[in-house]
Formats: sequence, C-alpha cells, structure tokens
Amino acid sequence: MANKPDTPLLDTVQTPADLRNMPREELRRLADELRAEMIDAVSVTGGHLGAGLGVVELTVALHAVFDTPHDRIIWDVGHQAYPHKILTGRRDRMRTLRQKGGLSGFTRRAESEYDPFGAGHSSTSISAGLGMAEASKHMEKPRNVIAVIGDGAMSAGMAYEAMNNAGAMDARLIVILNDNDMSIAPPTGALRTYLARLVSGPVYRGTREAAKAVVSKLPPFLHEPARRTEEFARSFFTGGTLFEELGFYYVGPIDGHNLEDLLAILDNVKEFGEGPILIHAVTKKGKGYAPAENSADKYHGVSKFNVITGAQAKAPSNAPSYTSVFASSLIQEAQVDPRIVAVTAAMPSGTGLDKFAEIFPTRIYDVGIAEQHAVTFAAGMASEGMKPFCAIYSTFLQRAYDQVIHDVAIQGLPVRFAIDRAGYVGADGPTHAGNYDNAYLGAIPGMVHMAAADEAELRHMVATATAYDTGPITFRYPRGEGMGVDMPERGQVLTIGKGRIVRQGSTIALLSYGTRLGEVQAAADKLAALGLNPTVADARFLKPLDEELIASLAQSHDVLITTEEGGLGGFGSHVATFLASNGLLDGKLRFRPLMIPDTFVEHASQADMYADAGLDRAGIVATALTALGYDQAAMKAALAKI
Ligand SMILES: Cc1ncc(C[n+]2csc(CCOP(=O)(O)OP(=O)(O)O)c2C)c(N)n1
Ligand SMILES: CC(=O)[C@@H](O)[C@H](O)COP(=O)(O)O
Ligand SMILES: [Mg+2]
Repeated sequence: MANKPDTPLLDTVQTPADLRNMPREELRRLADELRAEMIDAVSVTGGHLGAGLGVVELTVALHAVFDTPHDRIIWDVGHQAYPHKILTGRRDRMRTLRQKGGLSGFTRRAESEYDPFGAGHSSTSISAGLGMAEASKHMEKPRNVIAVIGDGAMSAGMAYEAMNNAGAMDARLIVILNDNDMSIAPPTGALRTYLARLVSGPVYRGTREAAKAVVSKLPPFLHEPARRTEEFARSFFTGGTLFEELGFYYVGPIDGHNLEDLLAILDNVKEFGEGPILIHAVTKKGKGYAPAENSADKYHGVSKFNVITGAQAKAPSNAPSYTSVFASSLIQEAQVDPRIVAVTAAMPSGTGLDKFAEIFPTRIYDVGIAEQHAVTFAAGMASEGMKPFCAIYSTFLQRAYDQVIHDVAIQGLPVRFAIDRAGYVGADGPTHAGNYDNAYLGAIPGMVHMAAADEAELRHMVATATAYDTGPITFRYPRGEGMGVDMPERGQVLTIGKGRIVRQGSTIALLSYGTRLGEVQAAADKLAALGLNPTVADARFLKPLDEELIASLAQSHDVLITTEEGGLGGFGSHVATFLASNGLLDGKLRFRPLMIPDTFVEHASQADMYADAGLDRAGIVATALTALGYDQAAMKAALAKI
C-alpha cells in the first residue's frame, strides 16, 4: 500500500474561502495535492475516479475565482465532483464515499451548501443553471452560475433544449464544456467529430489571429484585460461555432489543465456582461494517474485499488453477472436471427453490448447519451421488420417514458427492452435505483413484461423476446451476479403470461417476481423448519398476469405474499387489483405485497437495502408469520428455533 499523500497545503483548506486567500502561485501545488488526496480516498472506497482526475485544475480555478457557495457551480452527472467535495468541507468524510451513512457519489443539495443542484443522470446542468441564472435576476445580490458539462453529456437532447432557450435569453450563464473525448466508452456521433475538429483542426491552429478579431466583439470592458493577457487572447476564436450559432459567446478551446490560463479566462469571464458564454476546456480523463490515463475506460468507475500498481480488487465471483448472461444469450440468438440488432445509449460495457459489438460490429448502435432517441430509433427499426433489443438501465429508461408509450406501445411495435440494473443498485443510491419500471411500464397497455428469477430464466427470456414479434416486450434483471444455477445450452421460448410452481406446499403461498426468488426459497426453507410448508411460485410475467396461477394460489392458501424488486404500483399492485376485482380478497385470504418502500433510499450495499426493505429471507419469514397471526413473543420464540 502507498503511504498517505503528503498534503501540507491542502491541509490548510477547510472551505474554498481559504483557497481564495492563497497566493495564486500556490494553486498549482494545491491541485497536485488535491489529486493525490482524491486518488488515495477512492483507492479505499472505489467509485468514479477518472472524471474527477480530469477536472482537478478546473475545480481549483472555479473555487479560486468565484465566490462559492454564493456563486453556483453545477456539476453535470456529479460523478466528477470528488475534488469539489474535498475542497468544500467534506474531506474528512471522503473515505465513506458511497457507503451506508457516508457521502454520496454525486452532488446532493442535502449534503452541502456548495452543491446547489443534485445530479446522477446526465445533461441536466445547463437547464438547471439557466433557471438559477434567471432566478438570480430577482435577487438583491446577483450570482454567477457555472454549469460544467462533459462532452458525453453534451450529446443528450436536454443540453440542446437548454442551450436553445439560453441563447435567446440574456441570463448570465457560464457553461464549461469539459471535453475529454470520452464518455464511459469513447463517445460516438457527429458531435464528437465536431469537437475534435474544434480542438485540432485548422481553425484552432489559427486562433492567434482569430483571437484578435473576437476581442473586438466582446463587450468593451473586456477589451483591455483580453489584450493584456496574451494567453487569454490566444484562447479565443470565433466564427460560426455551433455554440455561437445557438447564441453563446464561445471561448476556446483552452487547455483545461493549465491553471494559469484557466484563472485568467475565468477572471475575465466573471466580468462578462449579459448573455450566456461557453468555455470549451480540453482535458484528459484520468489525468495525472498513469494507470487511469493508460486504461481503456480511463478508470471511469473503479473498485478499491492499489495506488502504486493501479490493480483493482476483484470481488470473488460465484456466478456470471446478469449483464453477461444477457449479452451471451443475445449473441446466441443473433447468430441464428439476422434481424436482431442492439441499441445502447452510451452504455456498451455496462449493458454487456460491447461483447455483442465485437461479434456483430454492424448490428450494434451506440447512440450516445440519448435514451429518448434510442427508443424511437429502435421503434423505427422495428417498424421495418428488424428485431431491435434496446438495452437500457431501468433508471435511464425513465427518460424515454413518452417514447415507450407514444412511439412503441401505441403502435404495437415489437421493440425488445432489456432492462438492466432493475431494482436497488447499491452505491449509486437513489438517482440510479431501478425501482420504478414495474410501475411505469406496467401501466402501459399492450406490453409484455417479464422479470428473470435467475440467470437461466434470463436466457429463456431473451429467447422469448426474440420469438415474440407481435408487440413490445420487456425483461428486467438486476445489477450483480446470478444465483449460480445450471445454465441451459440455449434459451427456451416461454409461454407468454404463464408462471411456474417451484415448490408445492400449503397454507402460505410465496409468489415471486424476479430475482427475489432465491431469498423466497431460503425463507421457505426456514418456514419449513418451523413445520410450515409454503408453496413457492415464480410469476415470470407481470403482464399479462398469470391469473389462473394467482387465483389458484389465492383459493388454496391462507396467506399470499408477493415479492419484487420494485416499488408501489408494480407487481404487487397488479396482483392486488386482480384479487380485489375478482372477489378473492373477500374471504379468508390474507394478502401481503412485499416491495421496495415508497421512499428514496440512500446509497448502501444492495444486500443492506433489501434487508431494510424486508425483502430478504428474514423479512419474508417475518411477514409470513405475522400474517399467520404470530405476535411479537410467538415470533421471537419461533425464530429462535431456526
Ligand atoms: C441519462 C443518463 N444516461 C446515462 C448515464 C450514465 N453515464 C454516467 S457518466 C456517463 C458518461 C459521461 O461522459 P461525460 O459527460 O463526457 O463525462 P466524463 O465522464 O467524460 O467526465 C454516462 C454515459 C447517466 N448518468 N445519465
Ligand atoms: C455515473 C453513472 O451514471 C454511471 O457511471 C453509473 O454509475 C454506472 O453504473 P454501473 O456501475 O452499475 O454500470
Ligand atoms: Mg467526457
């Protein structure tokens, strides 16, 4: 292990005001110490490292120039805000990052007054910043508002909606485009090519002359400082950049690791009059840490690691991840069905589609951070007879809800949705929790929804989705590894709307939707040890519901408990509606839907989250015994026996 970094200068900084009191010549050394401190902290916790390393100088410069927290810095996504956290009074808690009770991995209003806007999902910063800048006009002491957005996040529609709006307003908004030519994977699309042209093309190389021209276009009070600062003048050019066409003053491209340049430019921009301005800063993801700089993903997200070697700790694995099972199953299907294509919104490795891309490079589409477009694009493909598998995390699919309804479901187009990270995701916390798709998709008519109980079931569901050509179909599976079950060679096509009995018993029926089945079975074993012999069933489908199975369970048991990795409005709600509508709750049946609670749950381990929700074996047993009428004392006595 490396020794803790020596950080004498950083040790003097409790808040950004301390940094502002420092001689500017010291800031370079401060940035170096800040980088070392962040590397050390993340080596202990894991987390998002590469993005933060790339904005160390920018973070120091922003806090040195602007009067934070009165002035507002909004970090898009928020995954790059670790250096900002260290400088804004949270250094002592950095080694609790993303752990239960510790600091969030993103910006959070509740965490600090220096986090004026929470994030986690991308491309919200310009909209939020514009709102703040406009609100500032109504205040006695106006603020500067600075939105820092990455080149990946700049690919999303929201960013353009915001710029379109900002360009037509006179709000004092500063946007810093942090261009490291990386998303999680290398970015795709025309914007990437365009930014690369700005950075390295002939226009940039000729900026010295162009800079003189732009200075004359700046508000008069900027002329003098601009002329005085050769570096500043060199950094300007103008003439028809996309951003200027949208009504922004464009400054750049500038070296986002050159503190002197950054300070000079931000000092000047701070004095800028009215209207939005965009600073194009070129940075390196993973800057200053060789293992990160040299890695393909620039250490976007890392587990705990050895600071000296960069080697990341690997958790022992007992089974393949659901993501990898999805990918290998889709590859199998695609090998025999040439109509299968795959769509990802900037998450090729997260969804496993990078593996699909290796084999079918012409049948994979990475559309950038553009979930809405991804869904409608897939709908277009489906309308022409292709079989698009749109693989999107549950949390990010929220962005495309209207597209799922309007472009896919109403037209009955057979888009296949592979919904990864369904349920609690752990360290990324409430912004990334995939808790809502059972409810938000379950409400849409004409769709089929499946949840895999284990990795073999997932393989069957990929086969089922491939075969199902009559309308939209979804299958969901969680973050993490499978149950270690035997894998079938090939997926089998399931009968739509049919669940299965896993264990036949009496009195208590445990009906599981998704991967809680493992805990349900463990709970059934515990109940059996108490002399109870529950039935266990795997619903497989939320829509259409297996009404026959549910009615039979309801009629032949005293207690029916549903489990799912989703919140209110999901599987349990659908079952409750069916039971109530058919008079099955009018008699002796005690129905207990177990689900994720109706609250935003802070980051913790997935296991902790499920235990807190009562969705582990202990919670399921307790629910069953309570439903049977056990009081606290009887429950305690019973639990002591198992
Ligand atoms: C709506 C949405 N889709 C996908 C993601 C997943 N995601 C998080 S960071 C990231 C890449 C962002 O790239 P960029 O903005 O360039 O930031 P960098 O990491 O390069 O600093 C992606 C795709 C997300 N957070 N939000
Ligand atoms: C910041 C962000 O949105 C992603 O980096 C996300 O944290 C990835 O999550 P997984 O680790 O589950 O792929
Ligand atoms: Mg980037």
